[in-house]
Amino acid sequence: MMRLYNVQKCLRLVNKQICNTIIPVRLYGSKPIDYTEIPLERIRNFSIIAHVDHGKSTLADRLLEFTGAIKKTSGQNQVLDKLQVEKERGITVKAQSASLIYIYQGEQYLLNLIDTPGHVDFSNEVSRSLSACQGVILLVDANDGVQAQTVANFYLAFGNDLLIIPVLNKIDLKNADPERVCGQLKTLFDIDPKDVLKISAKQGIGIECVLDAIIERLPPPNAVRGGKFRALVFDSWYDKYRGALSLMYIKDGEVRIGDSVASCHTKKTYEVRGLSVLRPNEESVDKLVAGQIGLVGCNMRSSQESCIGDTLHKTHEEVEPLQGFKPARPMVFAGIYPMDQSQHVHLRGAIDKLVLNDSAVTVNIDSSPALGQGWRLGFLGLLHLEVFSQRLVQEYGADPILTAPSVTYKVILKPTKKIIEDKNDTLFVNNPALFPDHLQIKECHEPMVSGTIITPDSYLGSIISLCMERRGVQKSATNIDNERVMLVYDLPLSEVVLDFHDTLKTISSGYASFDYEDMGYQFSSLVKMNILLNGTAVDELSVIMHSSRVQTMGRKLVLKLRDIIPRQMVQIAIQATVNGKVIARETLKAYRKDVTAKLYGGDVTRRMKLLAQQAAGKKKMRMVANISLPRETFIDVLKK
Ligand SMILES: Nc1nc2c(ncn2[C@@H]2O[C@H](COP(=O)(O)OP(=O)(O)OP(=O)(O)O)[C@@H](O)[C@H]2O)c(=O)[nH]1
Repeated sequence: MMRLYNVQKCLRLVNKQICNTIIPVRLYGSKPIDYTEIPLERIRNFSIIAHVDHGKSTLADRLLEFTGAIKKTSGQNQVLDKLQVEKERGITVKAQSASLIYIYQGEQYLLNLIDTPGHVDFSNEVSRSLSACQGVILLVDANDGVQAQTVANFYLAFGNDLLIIPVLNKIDLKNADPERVCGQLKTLFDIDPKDVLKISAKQGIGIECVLDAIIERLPPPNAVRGGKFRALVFDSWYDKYRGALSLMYIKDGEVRIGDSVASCHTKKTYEVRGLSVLRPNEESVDKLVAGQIGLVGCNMRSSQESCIGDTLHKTHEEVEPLQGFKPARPMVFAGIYPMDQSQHVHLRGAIDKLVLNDSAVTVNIDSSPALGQGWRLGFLGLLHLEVFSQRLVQEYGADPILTAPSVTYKVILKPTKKIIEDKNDTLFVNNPALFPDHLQIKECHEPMVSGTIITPDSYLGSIISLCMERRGVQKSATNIDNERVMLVYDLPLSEVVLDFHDTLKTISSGYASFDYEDMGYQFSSLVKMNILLNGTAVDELSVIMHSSRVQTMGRKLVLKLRDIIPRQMVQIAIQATVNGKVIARETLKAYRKDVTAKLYGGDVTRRMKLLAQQAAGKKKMRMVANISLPRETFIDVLKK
């Protein structure tokens, strides 16, 4: 009955066309609120999950405005997207939280909202956020309908036993077709159309129904106020003055400033220096109690100290650690090096701090003869890698070099005396330079994913060709309504990480959506292609690939290198080899460059200046096999 009432109430609001009216702003900022006074039954922790661009951040803005956490803004959007990269790219990459106060039937409720990213590369942010929630708003664009990420997010929430409030957004759009999308929700997830709320986040239609549904349909947190203090750390970031700050969900008990707390993971103890709730800006409090989400600062100095998924407890109390979450498994690896070795320390500091805020990134020390000392970082996807490097530049002023992204291959070695003794014949290789010689290899396996594509049927032909070209195997094709099809393909991860998503968007004019999940390893015929310059192999330029790609890739690589390596005093033979056999070859002719040749007479200082510029340029070069390679060569080749 209650659900029906909600739908009807929503529709009534729409019918009255309140779209152009101003949302009532309920400001509670004037009187300080004691959050600890709010009983558990009147707390709701929820998250908004959706496909990318379906309007999560816009809905979060409206909820903040409606509950008076922020003033109604004229056009200023995405209050929770705080990072510069989020604003520039218009996407959410970090989950953010906000505590809202909402008056429902005369009672004060505390709603803790966690805004999550929609892009597939940041799905670990979604799953972490869900661990602090009891329910989710599953937002679907009423025009685009169900997309690949909607399916993935639904199953993520469903698998975590969370209650789901289905909400159709953008009903104000001319082409919105709520009935069709409700039909899709019914076909795919068996969601009763009666339970679906219909809103426009942009125009503020139906926002109150969403808030009411959160209170009516979601349960309060399953927490114990009087128990021993236990809190789950589900996010952390670095503050210049206060060190690592941890965002935590207080499962049981309470914590006050001055308390001594310990980490179940590192066993270290800390004094609580500061506590705050996010509204969405920090608001200091003296104490946090079970059911709440809040920020704790206890002078943690390094990224290793604040572990996502860790349980904090009071030092003198013994507690059972809360269930953490599966650590995200990096899918794409790339080497990262300072532009100049003098910047090594600065880059190390920047990576350390950023990793604290992005726990999905893995860091290992690496070195290369051409690029010097650096690190090998693991990311969840290519966008994740791009965003990470953009944040390094924007937030920490670092200017690193990134090498080609690669995935982790599994190599089974032929038995030798040592291997039999060690009882370990398996190698995991994500750096082509470390790929063993073909004579030592028994067999190779590559990581596979199960990819879901949702597309209008008019693009089906070209999408199927793309998947076949990328060595995909079709598993199923389901009609989700009269025009849309859901395809499921098994695909090698290496074929997906680079540009699959972009190509898919291009061939489907942006209408197809894609999501993938890990499927483990599968046998594959892999080889390492070496690049030789005048007979010397350059490790940084080697690539691991499927044997069917050898001819085309070999040709492409040597041609590209011929174009980007500057001519030198000697002739250079550029060769691509596989298992000792030359696959492709190009020759770069010798050339002597005199930068001052064109200067006749004139001021001697001009001549000196040009020679100095040339010398500075040479410094940036790397000597490989007596050939100077500019650093850019490595990056340009690897960019594809
Ligand atoms: N017409 C219309 N546009 C909307 C509505 N809600 C959001 N939008 C627009 O949709 C676009 C995407 O909105 P966001 O709120 O950034 O979407 P998001 O889901 O948070 O995106 P990510 O954070 O990148 O996953 C923006 O241009 C919004 O202005 C709506 O109700 N109606």
